[in-house]
Amino acid sequence: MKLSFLDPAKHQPLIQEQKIDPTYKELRWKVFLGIFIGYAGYYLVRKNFSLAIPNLIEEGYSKGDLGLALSGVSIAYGISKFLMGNVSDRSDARKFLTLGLLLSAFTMILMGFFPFATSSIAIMFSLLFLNGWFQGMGWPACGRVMVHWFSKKERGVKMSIWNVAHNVGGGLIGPLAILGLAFFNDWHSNFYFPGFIALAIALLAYILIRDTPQSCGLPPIEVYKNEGEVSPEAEKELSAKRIFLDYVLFNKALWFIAVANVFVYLVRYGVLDWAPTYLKEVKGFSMSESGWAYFAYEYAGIPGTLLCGWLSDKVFNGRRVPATIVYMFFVLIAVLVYWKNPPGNPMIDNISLIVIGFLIYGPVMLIGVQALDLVPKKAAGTAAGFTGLFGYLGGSVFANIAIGYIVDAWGWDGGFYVLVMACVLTIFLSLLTWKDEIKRLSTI
Ligand SMILES: O=P(O)(O)OC[C@H](O)CO
Repeated sequence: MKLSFLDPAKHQPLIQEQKIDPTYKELRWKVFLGIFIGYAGYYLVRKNFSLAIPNLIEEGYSKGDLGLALSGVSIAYGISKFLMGNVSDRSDARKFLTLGLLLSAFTMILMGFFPFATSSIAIMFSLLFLNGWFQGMGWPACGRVMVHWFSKKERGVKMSIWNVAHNVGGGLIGPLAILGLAFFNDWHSNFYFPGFIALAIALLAYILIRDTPQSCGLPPIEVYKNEGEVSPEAEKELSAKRIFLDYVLFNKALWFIAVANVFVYLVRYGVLDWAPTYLKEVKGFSMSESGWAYFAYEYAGIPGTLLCGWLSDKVFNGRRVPATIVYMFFVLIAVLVYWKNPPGNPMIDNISLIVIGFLIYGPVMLIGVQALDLVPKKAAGTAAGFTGLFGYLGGSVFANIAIGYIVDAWGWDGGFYVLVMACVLTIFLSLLTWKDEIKRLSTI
């Protein structure tokens, strides 16, 4: 699939030598801000359905049915992050990111304004599936901007800062729901209010983002950062088939991290999505206490991710695997504490949840970075999408559906055995890419 109006921006003749540095500096700030605000905007219209669930329950829907509708987002997002990631590799990131956000925002506005949109589970599933599909246009476009404007050696730190955009966007949904209700006195504002804000963000992202340095008359990032010459071949846009066959399908390390991503996402969503139920049923938390624990989990991810990116770039010299392993080891310890802590010690439950939130987003981010590192720039979106496909279709859907059945059958111990195994398997699969990473970095 290829849409010509989305074609990568054309390369321009080099600007004057003395203007290169100031222009690069200014544009790097702008494009970074553009993808940060843009991706936070994507999360505003990805996660907001959950907040409308209590009102939909009052309209007569069951939790199970609404959970099914909600899974439409994860299923479509996983497939789309991969397929649209491939389209994104052959598209202008500025237009691609904006278009996806506009379409996603319009879907949410439609869900808020037209009663038929919430009149049955099938319609909600279809619209949320569509929304998940448009959502898949966000990450790959950000990845394309990242690999073209920031060099490999600075990517750990830059990606970790960018990565907190999704915590910022995800965390803002709650306050926006409160504000929307105050402004409009209508629970449907959970759909259209973030939708309107996302429209404004899409415009801002379009103003700030530029596809590649070469489309602004600048040299490639590797030349600007003195990280080696770039052959004209490396700057050619690739066909979908070449990207997939030459760089993805037979890329062993990429397969290892994609499968590792199943287990990382299983922990990310397995802990997050089930925290309110587990804390209420086993530890006796009230709904508002669980809500605060949930909020803390999400926001603890921000410093944890930043530290992880810094560790990877500065302490491990650009290596991703050691940082992932260290973080997952401590996630494992925190999961054990969260599991084994007897009821009646809420402080320990809260601390262990905060520690898991602090730690889990580091590996989530680093697997994305590793995917970008493992392929040429022109295949970045497809590679990241490939890991996302496994993370969402494997980890997230399993966390939503299978953990529920496992807990029903074997109690919470069964669910925790799954989470512990997921931590161990992430460490094991990461270890399988240890040598490959050392070899690859020695060639830079
Ligand atoms: O789960 P995703 O696809 O929204 O990605 C979240 C983080 O940005 C991964 O690095």
